[in-house]
Amino acid sequence: MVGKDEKELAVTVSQLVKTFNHRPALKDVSLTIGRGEKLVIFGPNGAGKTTLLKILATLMKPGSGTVRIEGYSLDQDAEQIRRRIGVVSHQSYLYGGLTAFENLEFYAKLHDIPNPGRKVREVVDLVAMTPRINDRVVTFSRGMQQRVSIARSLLHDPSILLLDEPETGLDQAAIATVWSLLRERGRTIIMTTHSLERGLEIADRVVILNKGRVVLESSVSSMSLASCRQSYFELTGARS
Ligand SMILES: Nc1ncnc2c1ncn2[C@@H]1O[C@H](COP(=O)(O)OP(=O)(O)OP(=O)(O)O)[C@@H](O)[C@H]1O
Repeated sequence: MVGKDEKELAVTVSQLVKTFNHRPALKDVSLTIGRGEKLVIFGPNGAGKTTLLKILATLMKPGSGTVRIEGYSLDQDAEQIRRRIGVVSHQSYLYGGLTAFENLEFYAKLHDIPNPGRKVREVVDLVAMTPRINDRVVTFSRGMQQRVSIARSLLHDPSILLLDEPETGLDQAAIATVWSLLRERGRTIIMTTHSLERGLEIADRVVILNKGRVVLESSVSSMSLASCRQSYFELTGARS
């Protein structure tokens, strides 16, 4: 059941804890993300960013705590949640021996998308990969594979995108293309990146994670790149 307050919220994370071999990766993380909001998560290596995104993406179970996505519980309604999220992670989930078209058609069919071929061509065009649509993925550069992964995440028109360092491998032109896609209104975005500058271009709100804890949560309107950088270095102990 979707509660009334949850209509406005895309994601509610409460007291999330995740431990690997007795080592805490997330310590009591709580966050709410409004529908259509763009939240960017910064943090040094090992801060827990990927762990948090994997849990939200239903790819990993939390140790304790709760997550609700558009009112659905991660515990009980993972299938409903998967229909609503698009995920770009460190793994491409693409089959090297298949072409871009064949890969995406496979996923489109999994999602029961009507007229899958047309939808595939549409998302491939969005990431400017049409000239290579019939080439096997194994022949693609890292950046080209990333573009196809981004296309995959958009196939089922998800209302929420979970993006773990989506700029990985992308050249400047591709970053500009993808960023303009991400800035489109309506979609909720939760993204991690190591680039404070690029993150701030998209974010409505930023979170800094350090050692598994949220150490800063701030709206972007009250934050310049310089102040974000200063807070980041002060709060994480990272060197500039
Ligand atoms: N599958 C796993 N098994 C054991 N430890 C893990 C596993 N996944 C993550 N960790 C540990 O959890 C902590 C958080 O890792 P995580 O990958 O979430 O960090 P991150 O903020 O995404 O880092 P990066 O910026 O390097 O991608 C790290 O100490 C990491 O070693």
